[in-house]
Amino acid sequence: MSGEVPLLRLLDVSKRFGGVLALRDVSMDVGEGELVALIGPNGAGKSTLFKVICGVIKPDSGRIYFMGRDITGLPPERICRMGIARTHQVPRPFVGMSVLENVLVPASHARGLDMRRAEDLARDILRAVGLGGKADASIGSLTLYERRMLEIARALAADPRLLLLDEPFAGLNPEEAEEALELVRKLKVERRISIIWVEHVMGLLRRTADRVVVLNQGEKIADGTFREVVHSAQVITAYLGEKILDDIG
Ligand SMILES: Nc1ncnc2c1ncn2[C@@H]1O[C@H](COP(=O)(O)OP(=O)(O)OP(=O)(O)O)[C@@H](O)[C@H]1O
Repeated sequence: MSGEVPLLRLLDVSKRFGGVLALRDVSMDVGEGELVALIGPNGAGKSTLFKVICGVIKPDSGRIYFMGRDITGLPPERICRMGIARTHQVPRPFVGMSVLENVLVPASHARGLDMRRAEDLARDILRAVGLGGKADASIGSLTLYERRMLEIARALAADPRLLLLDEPFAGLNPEEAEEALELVRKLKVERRISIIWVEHVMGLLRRTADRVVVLNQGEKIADGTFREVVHSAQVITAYLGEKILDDIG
């Protein structure tokens, strides 16, 4: 990315919670159309990183740039309207609403569309994630797979340029995960969305991620292709161990 402005740039971002340094001078770039896997053991700072990017928490120091603009400390709604959306580990649908309404609300809110255009868009997004036939279904009737797809649909409704996926496949069986992965790949290519993806199923991400960033105790300890990261002795001893080597093969 030499010379060009990355879609997202973090510069020396730190965040402390009491005695815990959740992020320690983290710098990283995400380019246009890139899929970056974010990995690290429990408590490494992955969720905190998502929160500071989305504006849910403010970093103590460091700057965050999106499309060349400094977004550090901006309120989450503003950051969302600028084009950053996220999914949550535990899907957060509006349970009293239908599947369609769940996508319609963020579509009209984030994009400022009237209801008719928001509905067209919401139906289009539901088709794109394979929920076209479920528009009128209640949230309670959805399978886990469908709930996870709805969570992605709700994030897409805001028309993001950057999508933050927090373990979007947790609890899915291998066939479902494979299907969901295909869908995310398609979204990335067809909608030209950049993605940061927190995931523990490394085998899946190996084939999909352009780059891997590894956090450990709030610190970025590796940033490169899967092969480069796996061969980093520091990463192997700090976190990845035998298991990831087996997974990556
Ligand atoms: N609101 C908070 N108040 C106090 N400490 C926090 C808060 N949020 C996170 N932490 C601490 O900051 C560190 C990083 O947590 P974070 O949730 O970002 O890690 P993570 O990599 O997402 O972990 P996991 O894989 O378990 O979700 C942990 O030590 C955690 O206990």
